[in-house]
Amino acid sequence: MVPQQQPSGMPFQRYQPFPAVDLPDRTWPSTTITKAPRWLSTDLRDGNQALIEPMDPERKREIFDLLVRMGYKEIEVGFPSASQTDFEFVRSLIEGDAIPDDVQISVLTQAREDLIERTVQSLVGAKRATVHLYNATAPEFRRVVFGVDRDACKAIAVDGTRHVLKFAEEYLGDTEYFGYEYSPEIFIDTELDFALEVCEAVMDVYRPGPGREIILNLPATVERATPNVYADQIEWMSRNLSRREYVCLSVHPHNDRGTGVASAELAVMAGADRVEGCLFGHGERTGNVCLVTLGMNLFSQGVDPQIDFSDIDEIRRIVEHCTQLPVAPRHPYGGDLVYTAFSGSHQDAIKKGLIALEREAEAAGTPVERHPWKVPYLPIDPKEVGRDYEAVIRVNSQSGKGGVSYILHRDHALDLPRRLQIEFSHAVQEFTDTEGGEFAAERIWEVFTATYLAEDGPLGVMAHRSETTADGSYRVSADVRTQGEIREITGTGNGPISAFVDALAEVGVKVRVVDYSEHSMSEGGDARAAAYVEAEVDGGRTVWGVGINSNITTASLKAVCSAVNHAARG
Ligand SMILES: CC(=O)SCCNC(=O)CCNC(=O)[C@H](O)C(C)(C)COP(=O)(O)OP(=O)(O)OC[C@H]1O[C@@H](n2cnc3c(N)ncnc32)[C@H](O)[C@@H]1OP(=O)(O)O
Ligand SMILES: CC(C)C(=O)C(=O)O
Repeated sequence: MVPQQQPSGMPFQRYQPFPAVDLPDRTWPSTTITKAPRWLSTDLRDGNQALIEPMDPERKREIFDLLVRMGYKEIEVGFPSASQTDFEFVRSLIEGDAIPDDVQISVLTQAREDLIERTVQSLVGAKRATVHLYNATAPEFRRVVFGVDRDACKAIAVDGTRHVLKFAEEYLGDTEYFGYEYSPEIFIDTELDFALEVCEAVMDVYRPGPGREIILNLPATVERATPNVYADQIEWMSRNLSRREYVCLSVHPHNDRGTGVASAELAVMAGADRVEGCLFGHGERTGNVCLVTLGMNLFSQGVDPQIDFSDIDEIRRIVEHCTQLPVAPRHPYGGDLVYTAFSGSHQDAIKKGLIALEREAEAAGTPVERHPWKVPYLPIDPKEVGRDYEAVIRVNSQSGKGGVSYILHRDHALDLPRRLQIEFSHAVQEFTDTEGGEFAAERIWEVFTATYLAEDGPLGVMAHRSETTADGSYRVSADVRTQGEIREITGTGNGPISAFVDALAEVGVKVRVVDYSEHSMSEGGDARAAAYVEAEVDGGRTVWGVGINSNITTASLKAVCSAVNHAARG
């Protein structure tokens, strides 16, 4: 019988399920995202207001410049009425001519006249700027925080909009493009009909029309529902808003349930035109939605995110430096470990996938970095974000032959035969089991060298000469080092290996070759070759030997000696 789960004893009864939206003819589930939404980075505002240590002006500037370099065109740069530091930062961007002509900065304010005036004043001289006004509209906030009814709540938004327009006219005559954004904060908890009523009232004041867009931003201020509920809410708003063609419908998901990314994606499917978030999901509590994940998710579906993530480690370095918060090692696309496979079967599949990709690209005549990406376990080519395969396959006690042989192939151009891969991975496993932790590529090579390539075993080949005899067979004479002395031995066979094996009988070494393979390790005049010999030595169990040399015959004879030495070591 299946074991029965038991009641947790936790007071789950204190919480209520989030109500579903009555939208039986919803269309978002069958839509596909085919282009990037407009992005707004709120790293310098929502991200910053959630930091243990808010950014100083230098760090803010570093983030601003990073966002511009990456391609963000809408950047919320602060809450100027909150502090002199925030105000001065906005001034420094404008006065320091730091804002490219095609970047729209925006600033957030509460719907309070004095704060709005101060906010608008911070923008004097900006070529393009957006004022973003918010007030909470959800029932709990109306009741507890503001102590207002619906009409009074709507009036806060309407009056705030009027004040924005008044102060914009007063202070921003030189601004070439003035934008306005309104957020019914806690939209997710606001009754849909009321959210619509407030947005319509705000639009009645702002009067959007041709060349006069309004951004209506519908935040999941605290994520409380499954992403499909948010998508229904967005589709409902998108369908019911008047003047929709002049509305930029924006979403602002947070990640309290860990589904911020899904919420944003479903909201875009449901009609959102714009997404607000932060790099690596910084922001209040569990963070704003992560712009890196959203952008790279699009990329991985063949959609241009219109943001450059090609140096993800540099982006991460700057964000970590400025926020003083680490990016988790498994954070999508940017974490340290996300392009790394430790487990054996994953490594095996990745290795085969990479080899197949190279083969298919060659056959198609396309450079491998342009060939359609299809590699098991890796949703994108790590190289697209500046990562290398070096990090992809790493070895620990969970690893198998695939990972180990991949590293030998990658670092040393060795293509081990399958049974040698198995033999060697057991050798590595002994070390990983006893040493624990990760087994670095250098350690793998050390163990490989000690097992197969060390020249200090009981048998070594110093020189050899070979000739073909009159009957077509092969004769090899070799100077071998055995039991501390150099002996010349001679043998015949149908090739250099069998002749050498025959010769070894002279010094009492009995070898039966079971398998043999070889390959060149590089191209050109100084090319080296690797030879692999599987052999039974003195009637014992079969073991592998490896030889590497610029001369393929030398490599083969060394491989035989390697097998003998390997067997002697046991
Ligand atoms: C979800 C979000 O991220 S929203 C952005 C949140 N970010 C911030 O608040 C950071 C910046 N804010 C601040 O530094 C401060 O709030 C300041 C400086 C702007 C204002 O400070 P204070 O004047 O001391 O007000 P305080 O912060 O306590 O705000 C609460 C008051 O504003 C009112 N208020 C809060 N939000 C809003 C709003 N959006 N519109 C109008 N009034 C509001 C509250 O009802 C309360 O009024 P009361 O004092 O009459 O009860
Ligand atoms: C001001 C709004 C957009 C906000 O930050 C939120 O609701 O999370």
